[in-house]
Amino acid sequence: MSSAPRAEKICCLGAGYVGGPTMCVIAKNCPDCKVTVADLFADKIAQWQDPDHLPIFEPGLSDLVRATLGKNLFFTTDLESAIREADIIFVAVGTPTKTVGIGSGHAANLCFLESAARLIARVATTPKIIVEKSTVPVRNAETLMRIFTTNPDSARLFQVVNNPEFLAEGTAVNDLLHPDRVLIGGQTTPAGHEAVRRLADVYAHWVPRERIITTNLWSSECSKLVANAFLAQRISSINSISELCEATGADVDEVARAIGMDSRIGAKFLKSSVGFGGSCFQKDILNLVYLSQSLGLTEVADYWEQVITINQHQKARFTERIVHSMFHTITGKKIAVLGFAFKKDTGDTRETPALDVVYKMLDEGANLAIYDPKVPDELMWEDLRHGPSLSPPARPMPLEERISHVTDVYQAVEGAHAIVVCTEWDEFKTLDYERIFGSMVKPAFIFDGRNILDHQRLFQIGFEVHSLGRRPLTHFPQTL
Ligand SMILES: NC(=O)C1=CN([C@@H]2O[C@H](COP(=O)(O)OP(=O)(O)OC[C@H]3O[C@@H](n4cnc5c(N)ncnc54)[C@H](O)[C@@H]3O)[C@@H](O)[C@H]2O)C=CC1
Ligand SMILES: O=C(O)[C@H]1O[C@H](OP(=O)(O)OP(=O)(O)OC[C@H]2O[C@@H](n3ccc(=O)[nH]c3=O)[C@H](O)[C@@H]2O)[C@H](O)[C@@H](O)[C@@H]1O
Repeated sequence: MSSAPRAEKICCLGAGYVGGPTMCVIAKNCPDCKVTVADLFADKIAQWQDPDHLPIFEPGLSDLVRATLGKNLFFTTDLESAIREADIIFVAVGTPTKTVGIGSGHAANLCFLESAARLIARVATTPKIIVEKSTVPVRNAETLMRIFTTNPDSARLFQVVNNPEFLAEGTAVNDLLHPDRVLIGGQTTPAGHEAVRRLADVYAHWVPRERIITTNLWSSECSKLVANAFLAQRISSINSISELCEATGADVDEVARAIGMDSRIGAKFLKSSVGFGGSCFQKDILNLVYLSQSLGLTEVADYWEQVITINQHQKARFTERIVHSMFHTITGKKIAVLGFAFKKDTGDTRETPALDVVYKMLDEGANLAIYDPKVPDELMWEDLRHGPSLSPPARPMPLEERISHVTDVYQAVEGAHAIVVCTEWDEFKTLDYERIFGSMVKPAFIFDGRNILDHQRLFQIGFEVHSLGRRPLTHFPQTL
């Protein structure tokens, strides 16, 4: 007979997009476990204590916090106590791309991870399972183990396991509640197997056992990078085909539908777009490229680098098309940018393709009104000041003179020459486009960077309609 699962004391270092929602879901499903989330930033921790003003927007998240906060879910800045008390410590700190020094522009910055590990090594006095939740280079667990073994007295206290996170923003709660799989990698020793089993027991509170897969450490670390690389590769593949479709008269959505019905290819992640964004796809591929280069695997590195090259190209060519279609100049023209988040249902803007599009249009002299239902004002301006990460501005831009951030979509489009859709928010599909057309300068252009709108209808209203992977719908005679 199997024994009842242990009432584990769980702590998570890092109260961000991964640490916060993951711990909420564990707390909800494991009422016998005490879950404490610790972060360095007091403001962020204070926000997590208020379900109505959480630091991140995720559908369903505030209800989860409301149901568990103060019962078995706690947020704190007291990292040391949280570590001391825990049996299982998740480390979910950021691993962003390095911006300076060796490997700058490609390698992952592991300083947050190392400092979390050093703190654990310094304060822990009882046995701990350390869970690498952050996305890391392959063999990173070796570094953690070295940090933990610097003090031979405490070395035996620690078991490191890798448990990558596969949630996507905007659907984080659902992804955590119903994951395709949970992956746990551990050392192939009796103690390693025991650590993996204990973490699997936590997930087994709500995830079917057959979906919890276990493996060795390096395969687990590698699988996370590869999963993101394959997903991003599909988007770059379909985006490259969108250009071919525009040149030939084929329709990229029709092509995606036709190939996606082949069960070997599958229908998901074949939506052509202005380019993928988000904090991870670019970072993790760059990390994979760097790792491959470091190992002398030049062809492997070059292969994966192309995924980024196509993504950059897609963002650039989308904006070039805006300029060329609008009589080769957008200088002094008002353009309404609809959507600034990197995808719908999130307020996150990390690596958002909208920023590249905005910057290119600023370069061309346009005046921009930006509307997004969830991106906070200060975050948008901070992004605008920094510019796109892979092509930062060479000179300061007169941002405040040329950009307005508006909270009413109809105000954004009033007097505009063009609408540029950068994020696939559902609300953009149901706007009053007759009213919008009436308030715009003619000819009124729409550039749908997400292929979400009803293009035929917009054309009938009178718009010049440009989408991805299709010929434009234009009222101009073709043979002038
Ligand atoms: N955002 C996402 O959707 C996903 C992210 N990941 C990976 O998860 C990791 C975390 O990503 P996010 O949650 O998006 O990052 P984030 O930036 O939202 O959160 C990281 C948090 O860690 C905190 N932190 C930094 N050093 C710390 C320390 N020593 N002790 C305690 N807290 C510390 C920061 O203050 C921050 O609040 C990254 O490696 C990322 O690649 C994996 C899957 C999905
Ligand atoms: O490691 C991570 O951070 C996460 O990265 C992605 O999740 P996320 O970036 O939150 O969101 P996605 O839904 O993957 O979208 C990423 C970008 O690709 C774009 N996209 C997505 C799908 C598609 O068909 N076309 C497309 O352009 C989205 O608009 C968005 O800009 C992965 O989907 C998660 O499994 C992974 O855990």
